Amino acid sequence: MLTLSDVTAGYGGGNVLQGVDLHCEAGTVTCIVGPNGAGKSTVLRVISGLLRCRTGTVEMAGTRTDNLPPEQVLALGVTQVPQSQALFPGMTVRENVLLGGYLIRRNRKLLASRYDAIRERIPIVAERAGDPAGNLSGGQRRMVEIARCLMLDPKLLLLDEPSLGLDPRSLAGVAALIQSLNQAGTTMLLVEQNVRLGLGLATHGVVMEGGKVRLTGTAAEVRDHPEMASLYLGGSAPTPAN
Ligand SMILES: Nc1ncnc2c1ncn2[C@@H]1O[C@H](COP(=O)(O)OP(=O)(O)OP(=O)(O)O)[C@@H](O)[C@H]1O
Repeated sequence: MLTLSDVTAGYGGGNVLQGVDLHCEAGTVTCIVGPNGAGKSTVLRVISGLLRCRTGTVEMAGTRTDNLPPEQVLALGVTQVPQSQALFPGMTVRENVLLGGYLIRRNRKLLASRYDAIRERIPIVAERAGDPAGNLSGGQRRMVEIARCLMLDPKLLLLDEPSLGLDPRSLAGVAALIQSLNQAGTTMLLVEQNVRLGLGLATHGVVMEGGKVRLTGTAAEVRDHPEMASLYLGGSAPTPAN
């Protein structure tokens, strides 16, 4: 579904990504882990078209996307849940979710049926529809951010650090939502600092370091790889999620 081939990209003089190859099959959840500054978020920016790659290619379901502006990448079905707080706090939950359907705003029937399906799937959207998003807890906000991205029925959902700033209970809710979306067929690529959580949720893992991919495999292969301890975790291998 998604293939990055030999991608280099950066922000100023130097390259942050230095020849990244990455592949995600339809129906999988791929988690990118790696130390701070490894280039994980930069990979997501390149895929969503927010940052142009300098060399290499990005292909989504057979279409080259590396030369497309972000709105065209979005129209091809790639949506991103950003790392930082992305909701408009003064707008209601319903309004925030509906904003995600901006590209289909003229098709009112489709907009309504997508919104109804999301309300069924993510109860907080129904329960707090009329409340300002600013009144929600961190975990509830993350759910609504994901809900908003679902309005375009994405082929590929990108999530940048879905666990960031969440307490354990909220984390469990967001993790369950990610798993249920995958069971329903959504392909996902996520970046996670929380290695245990990320690889626990994922079917496949990618370890990045210094702008390069160091390891790839199934999530279990990556988690149990002997290099993981020395490469990333300061000497102790991650244990399976509880
Ligand atoms: N907008 C930007 N302008 C300039 N440099 C940037 C920008 N965003 C990121 N960088 C730099 O690019 C490098 C990789 O950043 P990136 O955010 O991709 O890393 P990361 O692996 O996601 O780590 P983190 O978890 O810390 O975000 C870092 O050295 C960072 O300082």
